Amino acid sequence: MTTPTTPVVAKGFGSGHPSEPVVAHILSHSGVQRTPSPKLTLFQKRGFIAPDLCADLITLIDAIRRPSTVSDYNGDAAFRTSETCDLDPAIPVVADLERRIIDFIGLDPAHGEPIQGQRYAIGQEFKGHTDYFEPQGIDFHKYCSVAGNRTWTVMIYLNEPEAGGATRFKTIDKTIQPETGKLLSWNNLRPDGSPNPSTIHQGMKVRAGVKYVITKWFRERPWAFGEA
Ligand SMILES: O=C(O)CCC(=O)C(=O)O
Ligand SMILES: [Fe+2]
Repeated sequence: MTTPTTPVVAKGFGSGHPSEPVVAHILSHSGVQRTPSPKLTLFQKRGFIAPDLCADLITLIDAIRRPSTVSDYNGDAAFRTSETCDLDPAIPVVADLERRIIDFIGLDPAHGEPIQGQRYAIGQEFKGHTDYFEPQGIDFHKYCSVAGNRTWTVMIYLNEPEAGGATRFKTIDKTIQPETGKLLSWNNLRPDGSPNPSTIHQGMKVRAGVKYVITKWFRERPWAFGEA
């Protein structure tokens, strides 16, 4: 007997821009908290995924992690010291996660990059950055010529390091603590569709333990596999 799978159903909000229907859809879920700020559209949902799914994802990340990279290299080799990996959507737990994220955010799955896993050991961090690519940056064409820039970010903490590892949005003075299964999501664009510099954020240094997260980014246009 085969296990029935729930198909991924697009809610029809495309790339996530304009954002009003996306915001309304996200707020229709129970337990969603919106950070009050005129500068940035940021949501959190605690317990978005169960601890056993988090544990399965950690096992996958540990099996295939590699050093992280950055775009528009700024000469700071310590800018992003974590490890990263692409999670294969053919793996059932990844497919399950994918479906939950799409249900949550309502964007067209065709606009999504493959889900990535990130792992930070003690002392590792990701300094202040934006998830969108700088339109004036040297790497813009390389990363954005086909699918366009990033629109929305979804990030989920898979565990709680013993110390450190918070995510900080300095422009709104907001620091979010890792919590197993907690989702963060924000719009990287302003209402006019231009990149929003107030989305600058950092993954702070892990001081004790290890930190695991997954990230999923959506694009202005459909994602072509192998682009980045
Ligand atoms: O690990 C974090 O808290 C932030 C991760 C992040 O910003 C990213 O991967 O783009
Ligand atoms: Fe980021």
